[in-house]
Amino acid sequence: MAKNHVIIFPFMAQGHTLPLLDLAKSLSSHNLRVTVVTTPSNAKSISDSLPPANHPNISLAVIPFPAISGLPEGTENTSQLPSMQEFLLPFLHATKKLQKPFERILAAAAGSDVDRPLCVVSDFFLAWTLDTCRAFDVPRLVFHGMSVCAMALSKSLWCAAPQLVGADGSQPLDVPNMNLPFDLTVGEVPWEIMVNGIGGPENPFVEFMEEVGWADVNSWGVVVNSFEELELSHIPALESFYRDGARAWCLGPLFLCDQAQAARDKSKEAEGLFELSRWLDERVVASGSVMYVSFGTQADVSSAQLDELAHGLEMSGVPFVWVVRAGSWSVPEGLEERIEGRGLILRKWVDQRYVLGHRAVGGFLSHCGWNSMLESISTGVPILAWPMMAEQPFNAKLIVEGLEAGLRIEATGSIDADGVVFKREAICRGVRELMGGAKGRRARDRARALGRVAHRAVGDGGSSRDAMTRLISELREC
Ligand SMILES: O=c1ccn([C@@H]2O[C@H](COP(=O)(O)OP(=O)(O)O[C@H]3O[C@H](CO)[C@@H](O)[C@H](O)[C@H]3O)[C@@H](O)[C@H]2O)c(=O)[nH]1
Repeated sequence: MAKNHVIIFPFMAQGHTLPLLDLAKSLSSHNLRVTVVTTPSNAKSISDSLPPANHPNISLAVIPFPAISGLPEGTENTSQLPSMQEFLLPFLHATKKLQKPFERILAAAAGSDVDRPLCVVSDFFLAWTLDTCRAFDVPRLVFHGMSVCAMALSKSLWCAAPQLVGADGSQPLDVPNMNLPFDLTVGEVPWEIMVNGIGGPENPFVEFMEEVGWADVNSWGVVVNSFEELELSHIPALESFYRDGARAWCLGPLFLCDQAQAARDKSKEAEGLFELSRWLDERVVASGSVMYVSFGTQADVSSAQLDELAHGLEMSGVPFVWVVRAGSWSVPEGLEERIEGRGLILRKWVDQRYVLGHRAVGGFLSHCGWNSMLESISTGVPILAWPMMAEQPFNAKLIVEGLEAGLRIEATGSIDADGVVFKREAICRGVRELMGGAKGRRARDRARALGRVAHRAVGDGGSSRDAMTRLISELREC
């Protein structure tokens, strides 16, 4: 009997979970049944974005999140961590305790004639899922959420980090096997990679990442939320890290894979979007005149930097929608009145894809998380890049220098004592250039061209659609 069941296990962080829910929808549109494994407090938002009436092929398996010392009680998602720096590692360790209940789910499915899984797709942080999959002879596909380029580069530089410690920051980097579309210096390698040199093998974060890395490269394959036309030249470099000929499967942009279904899901959310959509509609004097500002779900930005940003946006004179996460920050006095009718500051979750797809929106000031990059170029919106952590500096370089679909804010030097990297004047200049300057116009044209390619990739005969068909058939044969 043909295997028709896929088990997906996302890591509990929105930036990691959302693309895997899109993968679930895409698999379901290929007539596969999907089980998404999650924990109680994450289950609500997952089932809200996969309304059962619209997604009868997708179900949830809910397992309890372990209570461990060192983590605030009730924490089940990284968005609930008071500080990523302090609590991410204990959170990552807590997820290892999900192994036993996951084993029970896999045992039940693997022992059944109708439910035997074609594969498990699990986040790279959930390294221990590889052992469980091997125990039940089910292929594990790993998912990172990053681009092919950033993944290959991160793996290469992780190995090189011990030799880079102490090197001059301005030293150019030559990355073996990669034909990078941008220049890179030692000083631009993110801390999350350099820690492998600075911290040494005994550092607890390095130890954890080594475990994750081993399980990653020993997986059956890697699912990538990207499309071949964007990253074909980096695929061999990425695949060279994997064992036994494991392949990288570019199946994205995953959120575009089931547009008809997305539109039906959206109608459910329409009430929540009513205010925002009215505000945006009123701003369509000239299409593409509004700047959207958001820094994803993880970044911690200092209050002083948020003040600079608020003043920079005000000074620019450009209409904007800004989604702010920092609960403790207050808008500088009098600013909200001064920007009334021109700037909208929101302190809640908004559907970013909806905002980027609205014709009033013409630019995105972003931290360069990979989901945001894909969503922006897929909707033809150019990016003003403000990378903050993890692989975001690589994404910024790829988008700005490699693909020329964005611009950068001029850095005024290093971070000051208040955590300010960008001053209001530089932010204002960047916003004005992206929204009205010649460089901004060129970036917009490039973003629109890339958006057309992204849509073709997931359409009939497109590279991502074909890759999905091949992946399913190869999994059925193994
Ligand atoms: O109010 C909000 C805030 C976020 N989003 C969505 O949340 C996701 C955010 O993802 P991303 O832009 O990738 O940012 P992060 O949440 O910061 O992502 C983490 O995960 C990414 C994928 O691995 C990495 O590229 C980043 O560096 C890492 O910080 C996107 O789909 C957004 O559309 C909303 O819809 N509404």
